[in-house]
Amino acid sequence: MDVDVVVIGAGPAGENAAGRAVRGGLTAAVVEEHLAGGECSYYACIPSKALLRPMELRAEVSRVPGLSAGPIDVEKVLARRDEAISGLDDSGQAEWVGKLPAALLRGRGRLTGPREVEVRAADGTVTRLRARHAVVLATGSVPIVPEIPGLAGARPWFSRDATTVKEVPRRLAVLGGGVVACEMAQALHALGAEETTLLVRGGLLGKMEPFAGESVAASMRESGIDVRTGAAVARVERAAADGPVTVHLGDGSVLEADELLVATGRRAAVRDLGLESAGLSADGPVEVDDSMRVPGTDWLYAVGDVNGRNLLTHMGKYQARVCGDVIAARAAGRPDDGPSLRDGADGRGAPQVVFTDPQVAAVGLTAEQARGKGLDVRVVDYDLGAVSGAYLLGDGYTGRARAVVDEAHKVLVGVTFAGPAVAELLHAATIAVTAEVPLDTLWHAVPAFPTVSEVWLRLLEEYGL
Ligand SMILES: Cc1cc2nc3c(=O)[nH]c(=O)nc-3n(C[C@H](O)[C@H](O)[C@H](O)COP(=O)(O)OP(=O)(O)OC[C@H]3O[C@@H](n4cnc5c(N)ncnc54)[C@H](O)[C@@H]3O)c2cc1C
Ligand SMILES: NC(=O)c1ccc[n+]([C@@H]2O[C@H](COP(=O)([O-])OP(=O)(O)OC[C@H]3O[C@@H](n4cnc5c(N)ncnc54)[C@H](O)[C@@H]3O)[C@@H](O)[C@H]2O)c1
Repeated sequence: MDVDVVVIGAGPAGENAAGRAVRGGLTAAVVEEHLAGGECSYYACIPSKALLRPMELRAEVSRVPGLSAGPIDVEKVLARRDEAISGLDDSGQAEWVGKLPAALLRGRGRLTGPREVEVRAADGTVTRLRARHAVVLATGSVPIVPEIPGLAGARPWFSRDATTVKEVPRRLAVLGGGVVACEMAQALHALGAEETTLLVRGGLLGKMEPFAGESVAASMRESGIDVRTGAAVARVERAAADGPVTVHLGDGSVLEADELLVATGRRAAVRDLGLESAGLSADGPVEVDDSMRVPGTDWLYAVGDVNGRNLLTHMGKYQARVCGDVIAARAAGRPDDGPSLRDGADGRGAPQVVFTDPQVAAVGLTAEQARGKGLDVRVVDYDLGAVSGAYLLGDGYTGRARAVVDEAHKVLVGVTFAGPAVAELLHAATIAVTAEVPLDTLWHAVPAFPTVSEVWLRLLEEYGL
């Protein structure tokens, strides 16, 4: 079968790359071995946020005198999660791909040579595709399994097991201190994992401003989660198939749990993808230039988690828009270097919300990263709880905001908020950082009273405006 563009992987990045290429006048085929919609729709963003919402709302309600939240009905929460992931049925997404229109081929895709992809279906049938213009790799990522003696044989949980949980374990151990570990430890603790223990090598949310992880750790401890920083796991065992898992820690202590969730990062999904046939190393991530093309080729592109830039759905979709548009422009012989045809966002530090209690919302560089880049940095902090809008959200609202200012240009290069309901503050920060809005101009963007957004005014006043 000949087609203009072949996309391997129908996750959010792959679907959008195909969509933009078709919008640009090309034909496309999308190859998917599991579910159209990818990790995000069925096992990651959507189910995790559905599981976190009751915890968030309960915390909100508990801060407002005169209101009380009853106990969480776990069965109903799990049922809503199942509805949110369409019961792992991808017919809706498959229909969406069909309507682009693009062909959806079920099976495992593999590069076999320049512009050539082989698709092996579950029944062994092989289809060969030839791309006239481009092949886009959008295969996502898979969990990293740390080399800990006994771990593989102890049937550990990975993120999919946690997000599609049917029966919440009473005793849960979580290895890792990143986003998955923090979100799922809090969600499952709220849903019945009474004894939840977080085993963290360093601090929590280590890629963000230190106060973000510190405030999440404090909130977790207050809710009864046992947060152990500086913890090392020496060995793991599960003696009986239906028995508990035993975690032997580096300090000689032992922890017993019903399940052990391993959340120690993800790596590009490139196993058996045929990268060697394109002259590339078989290991990921698949590095790309800012048009999302693999250097040294004029036909191979990679978007989303597989290129390792920022493992976030919205960034994968952004890269996919760039990629699909660039492929269409190049195929038509149009200029391919317009401003929307290059990835200008990933390198700045992607916007991200961690849906913990408190939430963490950040964009751009941390103060340390900015200094590391040699910038003349000034850090401005403000107590979010001192903003009227935050006070009105509930008693005992605590939070913190940080702006990282590039003093040479008087613009923001990074902003971080940690506090309840800060997610929606993030896009204003993203605009300020991306558009490099001068602080003197930002001063005239007046936040409405009484909203939490007034923190923008306070940060600028604190800076000296
Ligand atoms: C628990 C969890 C929660 C998350 N929450 C958020 C969040 O709230 N917000 C956010 O922005 N990000 C979140 N993420 C990250 C987000 O899920 C990923 O960044 C996103 O799914 C990446 O999209 P993608 O299209 O690159 O890959 P994926 O979504 O992984 O899709 C890749 C697709 O390719 C298919 N595939 C792989 N190899 C082949 C092959 N050889 N042939 C055919 N098909 C193949 C797979 O079956 C899959 O459908 C979360 C991640 C996890 C683990
Ligand atoms: N809300 C969101 O935006 C969201 C939610 C979940 C996941 N994600 C994305 O998914 C990706 C994967 O998340 P993640 O939490 O698995 O990865 P991560 O990179 O955020 O965190 C990995 C954690 O594991 C620890 N770790 C690594 N190796 C270890 C080892 N051998 N022993 C002990 N600890 C070890 C690290 O120190 C770190 O704390 C991230 O890039 C994240 O951005 C995003």
